[in-house]
Amino acid sequence: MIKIAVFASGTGTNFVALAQHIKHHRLPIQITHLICDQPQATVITRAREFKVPVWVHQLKEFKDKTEYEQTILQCLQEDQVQLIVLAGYMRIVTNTLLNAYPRAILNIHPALLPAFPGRHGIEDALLAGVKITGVTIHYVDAGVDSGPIIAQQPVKVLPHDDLASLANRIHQVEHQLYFDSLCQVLQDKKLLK
Ligand SMILES: Nc1nc2c(c(=O)[nH]1)N[C@@H](CN(C=O)c1ccc(C(=O)N[C@@H](CCC(=O)O)C(=O)O)cc1)CN2
Ligand SMILES: NCC(=O)N[C@@H]1O[C@H](COP(=O)([O-])[O-])[C@@H](O)[C@H]1O
Repeated sequence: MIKIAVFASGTGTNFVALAQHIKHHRLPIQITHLICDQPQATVITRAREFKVPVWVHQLKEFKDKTEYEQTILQCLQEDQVQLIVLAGYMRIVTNTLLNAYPRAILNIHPALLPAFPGRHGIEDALLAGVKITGVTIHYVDAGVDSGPIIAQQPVKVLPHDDLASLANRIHQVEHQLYFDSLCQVLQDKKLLK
């Protein structure tokens, strides 16, 4: 069984899509924990619906981010987690986790990196007036949205688009691309046939 942990801070549609795909395809992948830094996030409810154990703690409960990530790391190591999947996790991952999981932390970003990095990729693309934006899956490194790109898929920006309509089309792409990219990474690592 391949063990992964999903980190999320918000709604959780990418968590749900990954959990549904794994279940539907009957893949030997276990989401051992949902790691969340926001006690009110709806992703927590989504995880409980899939019977995925939830670790939810705010950064301010810890002395600093190092202690916060050391506590998370202990949980992941007890679960023998092999891969970390960030799915709308709004914290910068530091060397505590990066060093423990070299080239084994994935992130999804709602823009075609290196364009529009940061927390507001969709809004920034809309405001910039680009005709094409998209989705990026990348390895996480010490920079922000600067890690090696694994996959990208373009999404057209339509003349009548507002934030909601563009975000909806981007999310639809995300929900398939992340699963396909996860499978590709696990195959490249010879963890999945
Ligand atoms: N080391 C990395 N960590 C994370 C990355 C990354 O590429 N490298 N990607 C992010 C996701 N993300 C955009 O894709 C992103 C999330 C959050 C922020 C940010 O600035 N957040 C807060 C709080 C920062 C903190 O306390 O850690 C802020 O506004 O200051 C920027 C980009 C996930 N992590
Ligand atoms: N900078 C990272 C970033 O903006 N990530 C984005 O957060 C959303 C999470 O949605 P979800 O909670 O419904 O999966 C997704 O659109 C993801 O691309």
